[in-house]
Amino acid sequence: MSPAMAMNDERIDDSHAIENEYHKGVKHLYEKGFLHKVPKKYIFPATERPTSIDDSNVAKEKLQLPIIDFADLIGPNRPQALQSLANACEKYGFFQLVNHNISEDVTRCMVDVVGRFFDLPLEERAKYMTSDMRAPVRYGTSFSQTKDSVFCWRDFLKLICQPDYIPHWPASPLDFQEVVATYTQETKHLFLAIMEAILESLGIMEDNQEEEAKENNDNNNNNNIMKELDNGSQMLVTNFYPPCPEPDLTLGMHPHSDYGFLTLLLQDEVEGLQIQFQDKWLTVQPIPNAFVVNIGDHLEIFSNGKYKSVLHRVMVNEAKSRVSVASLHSLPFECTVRPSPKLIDEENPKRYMDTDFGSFLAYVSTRETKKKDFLESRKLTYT
Ligand SMILES: O=C(O)CCC(=O)C(=O)O
Ligand SMILES: [Fe+2]
Repeated sequence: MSPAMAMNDERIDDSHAIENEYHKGVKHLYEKGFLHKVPKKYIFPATERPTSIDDSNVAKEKLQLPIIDFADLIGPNRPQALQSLANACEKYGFFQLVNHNISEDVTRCMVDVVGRFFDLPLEERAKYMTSDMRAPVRYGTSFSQTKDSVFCWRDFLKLICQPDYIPHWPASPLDFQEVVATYTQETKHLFLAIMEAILESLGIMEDNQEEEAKENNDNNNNNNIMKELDNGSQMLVTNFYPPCPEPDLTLGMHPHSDYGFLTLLLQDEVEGLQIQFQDKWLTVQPIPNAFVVNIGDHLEIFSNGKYKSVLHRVMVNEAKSRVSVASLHSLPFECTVRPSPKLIDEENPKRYMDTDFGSFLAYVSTRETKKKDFLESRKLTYT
């Protein structure tokens, strides 16, 4: 074997020069031509790989997620649509939303501008690298380039979306702030409409006015929830997954649940998202111009466990890069999330402790978060 071939065949490990380059992101390594093989830093333990040795937990079939037609939700078919919504939230924790009234122009421009941001030279992107979880803009790789022992095959840019943060967002590409501001406003609007339907499906909104009269002293009761969500937090997570030479060895994102009430996920045409359903990993097939919507930890808590925040992960592939944009919505950062009193009774005792963003951020900044460990830590058990 020639020395060149031997070099090519070698798995790049932590003793090589690129050890200092990992934190710069996987796109950077890809562009430098370092990635003929997956470096050891990115190799998942055998049992956590996409096609793990225990192959029985990887379903071969694709998953047709429940499809909710937004036009039905806001039209005369609302009662049936609410029923389908409730089933999707209880059984899958996920659904695809079609006919959502956000124009294809807005979604296309969003995916496009995110792609162009990741195409900027590394120095430009690296201006936003920080390990400060509360920074209004955070660029990075894996989940945390300072804490993760095994890296995920993913670079990200996270943006806090309260309007006064817009000037902190990247000003390059030139249209970035404008396109993202339009996108975040429209997704916020859509989020609120879906939440109204979800509250109705949980039986919470019907006697709203009566409740308001009764409980207007309590600033965290149900009838205020829409007001709080209206003033609530929104975080945009944009993800870039470069092609991967050995996609069976690593993941774009390890299994996790999202923290907020709902996530609205926009993805390009490349599949990669998998959700856990009946103990199997099922691949979600992208539907053009649909949103994949999923329940987050805060809504699982608020619904007292009725609606499920489901584990999901991302596969990478050899041929194509992939872009996705997740919009995470919740209460204002300083608010407490607790099970709705309307969903607690003798048969259904309170299942979760009250929780807030402060403790969530403290939790995730002190450890490598995987699976649903934050949510698990909030569960109440009764003997
Ligand atoms: O890229 C995807 O399909 C999923 C992204 C995701 O789960 C997230 O950003 O939380
Ligand atoms: Fe997620």
